[in-house]
Amino acid sequence: MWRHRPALCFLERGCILAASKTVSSSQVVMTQLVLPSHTNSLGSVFGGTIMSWIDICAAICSQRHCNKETVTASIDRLDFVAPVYKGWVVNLKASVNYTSRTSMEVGVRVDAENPKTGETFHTASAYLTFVALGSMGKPTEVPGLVLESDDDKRRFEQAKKRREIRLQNKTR
Ligand SMILES: CCCCCCCCCCCCCCCC(=O)SCCNC(=O)CCNC(=O)[C@H](O)C(C)(C)COP(=O)(O)OP(=O)(O)OC[C@H]1O[C@@H](n2cnc3c(N)ncnc32)[C@H](O)[C@@H]1OP(=O)(O)O
Repeated sequence: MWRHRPALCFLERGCILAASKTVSSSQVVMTQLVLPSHTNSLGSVFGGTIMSWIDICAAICSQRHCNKETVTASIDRLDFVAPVYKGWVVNLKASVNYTSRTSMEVGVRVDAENPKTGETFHTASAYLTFVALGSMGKPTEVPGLVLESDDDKRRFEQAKKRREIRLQNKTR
């Protein structure tokens, strides 16, 4: 089978990582219906429920990128921009923004949809770091990223800066 060479491979510290993959090859789109059990006494979704959906959506994305088990190492600041109510639909989209040796930053955008009006709006966004685990349960190398679009390149550069800040602020 003929394969064209990746347009661009961004690798950190000159490390050659095997079989770089495109951002689009691991993107995840996940849809949830807000049930009564997801809501608080105000009728809006618990923040923790949305956090759980974000974690699962991002975990699937990270595992799809590296075809290994991954664990959540950290979740950056998460702002809830607008409430989401019972009966509404929540759409989550996850993409790998950045990879380094054993870790990946995954960005998740959460949009809510009011099924009665068809109106959709941004409700939350988050950046999560996942670490791939090898057979001994230790961190193991992940494939690099092939950056195809201008958005891929912009997100990669922004994620690189966030990683530096994140590691400076790490508690241990
Ligand atoms: C096979 C396909 C199946 C597909 C099927 C799909 C099904 C999909 C099901 C969903 C499945 C749900 C999965 C949910 C995911 C959890 O809920 S996991 C549970 C919550 N998380 C945990 O329990 C993690 C606990 N922490 C740990 O195990 C360790 O601290 C870690 C994260 C593995 C790191 O270990 P460590 O010894 O500190 O490793 P170290 O070598 O120092 O660092 C390794 C990398 O981690 C980075 N790192 C370490 N700490 C941090 C931090 N705080 N912040 C950022 N980066 C960090 C380092 O920078 C380094 O990155 P690189 O420079 O190598 O890229």
